[in-house]
Amino acid sequence: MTATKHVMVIGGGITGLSAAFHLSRILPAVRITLLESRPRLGGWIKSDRLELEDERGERGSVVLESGPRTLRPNSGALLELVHLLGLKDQLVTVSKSAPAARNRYIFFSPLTLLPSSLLGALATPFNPLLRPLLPAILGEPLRRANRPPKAEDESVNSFFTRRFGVDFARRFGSALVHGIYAADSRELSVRSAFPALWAAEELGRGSVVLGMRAAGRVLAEDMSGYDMGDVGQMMRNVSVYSFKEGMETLPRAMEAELATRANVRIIKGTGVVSVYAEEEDFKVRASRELPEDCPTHIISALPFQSLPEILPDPGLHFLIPHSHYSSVLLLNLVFPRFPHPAGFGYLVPRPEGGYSEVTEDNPGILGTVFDSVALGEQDTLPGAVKMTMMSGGPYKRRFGEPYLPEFLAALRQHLGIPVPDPLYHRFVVAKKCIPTPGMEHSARVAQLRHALLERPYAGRLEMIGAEAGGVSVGDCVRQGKEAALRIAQSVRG
Ligand SMILES: C=Cc1c2[nH]c(c1C)Cc1[nH]c(c(CCC(=O)O)c1C)Cc1[nH]c(c(C)c1CCC(=O)O)Cc1[nH]c(c(C)c1C=C)C2
Repeated sequence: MTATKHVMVIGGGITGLSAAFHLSRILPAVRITLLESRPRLGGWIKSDRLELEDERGERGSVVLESGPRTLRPNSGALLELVHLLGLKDQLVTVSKSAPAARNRYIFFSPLTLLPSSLLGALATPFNPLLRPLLPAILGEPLRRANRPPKAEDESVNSFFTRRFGVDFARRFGSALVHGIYAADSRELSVRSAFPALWAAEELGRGSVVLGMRAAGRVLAEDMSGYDMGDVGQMMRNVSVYSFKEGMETLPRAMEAELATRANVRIIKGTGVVSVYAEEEDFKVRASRELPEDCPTHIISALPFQSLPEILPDPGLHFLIPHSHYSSVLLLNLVFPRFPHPAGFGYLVPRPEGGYSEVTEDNPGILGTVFDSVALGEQDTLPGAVKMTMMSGGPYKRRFGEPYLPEFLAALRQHLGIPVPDPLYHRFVVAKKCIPTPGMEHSARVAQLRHALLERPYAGRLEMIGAEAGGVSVGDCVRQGKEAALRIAQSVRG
C-alpha cells in the first residue's frame, strides 16, 4: 500500500532537511521529494572558508558564518544527527570551563563581565553597574506570586519587570532578547519566545528562580528517544559546539546522505506556487514543472508568512499566525592578532531612551561575538581574530548602505581599547531571519495544528519551522523528526 504514497517536503532549510532525512530512514519504500526555491539547501545556515593573507604576508584560511555559529548539546535531536551522519570527527567543542563559555560581557559602558556563578554574583555589589543584579535575583523568590489571574500571555519585558524589576528588565532582559531574537523585549510574547520561563513561574508557584531550579529536573529535554551513540557522553562537559568546516557541515551532510537514497528526489531552484488539498492527494503547482505523481502528504517547512499566498484555503488563512520577523545586518571581521577580552562576546541592552534611528554615530549594535575565542580551531591563519558584529533588529536601519568606519568606531568604544584595521570584512544582510512571536502566538499555533487534523487535511499536511516550534537549530531539527514520525504513522494508515 505504501508504494503509491508520496511525501513532499517543501523548504530545504535545516527544518525541511531534517524532515526529509528522517522520512527517508523511517519510510525507505515511500517516494520523498524535497523542494527548495533557492539553488542551495541549508537556509540561514551558511559557512564559507576564506583564504586570507595577513599584514606580514602569512597565508591561511578562516571559516565565517552568515547565520548561527554554535549549537548547544542540550538538543538530543542534534546529537542524534551528529551520530547518524558520522560527524563526530568533525566536531569543534568548547568546554564548560573555557573562557568562551564562562566569560559573557554586557555593554554598560564600560564592557562589564557578567558573573558566571553564584559566588561571582555575590561580588557584584562591588561593581556599581551590576549592583541591581543580585537583589533582583535573590529577592525574586521572596516576591509574592503576581501573575494576574487568567493571564494567558504578556511581553517578555512585562514578565521580567513583574518578577525582577524595571531596571533588570531593561538591562538584562532586553540584552537576552537581542542575543536570541534580535528584537524588542517589549513586543515579544514571553509564552511563545521563552516557554520555559513561563512554565518555571508556574512550577515555582510564582517564583521563576525556584521554578528554574526545579525545572532542571522536570523540564529538561528528554533525550531517551534519540539514537545518539556515544555522542551524548562526549558532550558531557561541553558548553557549545560547531564543526571544523562550520555549521553548514550539518545541512551538507544531510544533503549528501539524501542523495544516496533511491527513494528521495531533491529539486532545487523550484518554488511552490500553490497547494490544493484533495481527498486523496495534493495538487501542487510550482515555478517549474514537477514530476507527474502528486504528493499524498506534505510537510511544509516554509516561513508562515509565505503560506497564505500558496494555500488558497480561507479557513486556514484565518488560523495561520501573522508573524513578524527580525532583520539583522551582520558584519564578519577578521583582524590581525590584538589583545581583546577572552569570552563569548558581548550584548548591548536597549538604550534608556529606547531605540533611536540608526545614524553614523550609532550603527544600532545589538551585540558582538568573539568567534575565534570559541571557534579558532577552525582557522589556519596564524593569530587571526574573528568577530561578528550584529546590528539592526529593533533599530530602524536603511539596509544596503552599511559603512565600515561607523562599526569600527562602535567596536572601539565598546571594547575601550585600540582595535586595528581588519584584514578582511564583509556585511551580510539577513532579512527577516528570525520570527518574533507576538502575543497569543502559541495559542494560534495550537489552533492551526488542530485544524490540520481535520478534513480535508486529516493529518496529511504538517506545518513546521521556527514559528511553529522554536527558533533554535535544535528546535528545528527536532520538529523535522517529529513531523516525519507523524507523517509515517499517517502513511501507514
Ligand atoms: C543573525 C543573528 C542571530 C541572532 N540570534 C540568532 C541569529 C541567527 C538565533 C539565535 N541565537 C541564539 C539562539 C538560542 C540558541 C539556543 O538556545 O540553543 C538563537 C535561536 C543564541 C546566540 N546568540 C549569539 C550566539 C553566538 C548564540 C549561540 C547560537 C548561535 O550561534 O546563534 C550571538 C547573537 N545573536 C544575535 C545577536 C544580536 C547576538 C549578539 C551577540 C542575533
